[in-house]
Amino acid sequence: MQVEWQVAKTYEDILYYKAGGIAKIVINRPHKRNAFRPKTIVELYDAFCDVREDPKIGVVLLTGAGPHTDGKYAFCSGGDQSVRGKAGYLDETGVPRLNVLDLQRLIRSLPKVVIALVAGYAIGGGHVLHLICDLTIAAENAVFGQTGPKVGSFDGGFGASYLARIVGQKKAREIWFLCRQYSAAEALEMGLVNCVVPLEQLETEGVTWANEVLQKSPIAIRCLKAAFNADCDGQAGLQELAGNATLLYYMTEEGAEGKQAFLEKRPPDFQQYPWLP
Ligand SMILES: CC(C)(COP(=O)(O)OP(=O)(O)OC[C@H]1O[C@@H](n2cnc3c(N)ncnc32)[C@H](O)[C@@H]1OP(=O)(O)O)[C@@H](O)C(=O)NCCC(=O)NCCSC(=O)c1cc(O)c2ccccc2c1O
Repeated sequence: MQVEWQVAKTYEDILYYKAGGIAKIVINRPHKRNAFRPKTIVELYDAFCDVREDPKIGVVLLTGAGPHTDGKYAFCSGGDQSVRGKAGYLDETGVPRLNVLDLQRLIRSLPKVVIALVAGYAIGGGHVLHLICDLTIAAENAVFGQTGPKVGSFDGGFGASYLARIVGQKKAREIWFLCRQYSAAEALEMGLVNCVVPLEQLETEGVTWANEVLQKSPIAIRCLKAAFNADCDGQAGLQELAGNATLLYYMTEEGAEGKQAFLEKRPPDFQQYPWLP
């Protein structure tokens, strides 16, 4: 399926396109296996905010640019170790940041479907990024793994606990404690990805899945995403789910009556609305 991607905004470290109801965000640092620096995350955050605000967009494809000149592919290899300082990854002004955590929360709470398209390495913080996405489609050459304990880091948030929800406690501990790399087939076997396709079909498959989602009810999808999140996200998850309930309530005549009565300086008349079983 050929898609006519239109550039949505120009950045330094990422590419951002839209076509129909789909957005495509590409981490574009192939010389670093698409490792992210603070600037990359600021740009990703900005693009995801744009997606959130665009009512025409229902699905985001998140992927990595490639191949690099050596022929290798990467989704993302995590934090750029060359700018890692004493308290995080240094931005252009020298301030240390772990701002990928902000991006993780934004992707998770985005009321739209995010699909990771993984070709090559999804390693370290890059592995956590695909994990956070709602769905993952892997190319046959995809390689998954955590490196934290090998490179002096760890993601004890979603990177550990949500991973365990997906692959189980034993497997999650193996992934973090041994820092091995896993093939696309192994990732499929452990439920870490939704499907595996030949590399040349990766984007087409992503677009097919996106178009299938786009045929569905936006409110049903956003409430389901919030409900899946609420299972793991504590008070923040409840806030997200309850926010959707409020949104739906505002859309009813019953909800609007309260506001209207206030504006008209009269008592509200809720008598016409039933106490349903
Ligand atoms: C990804 C690899 C397994 C690929 O191996 P390969 O042999 O194919 O390639 P090279 O190793 O030769 O890499 C080519 C080229 O890219 C550079 N590069 C690759 N990854 C990175 C990186 N992460 N940072 C900087 N540069 C990178 C590499 O140096 C080469 O450059 P040359 O100039 O020499 O050509 C392998 O590359 C690999 O294992 N990479 C490191 C993966 C890694 O350890 N990532 C960091 C984990 S920690 C993390 O991501 C992290 C980030 C956060 O923001 C957090 C926030 C909060 C909590 C935790 C966090 C966290 O853990």
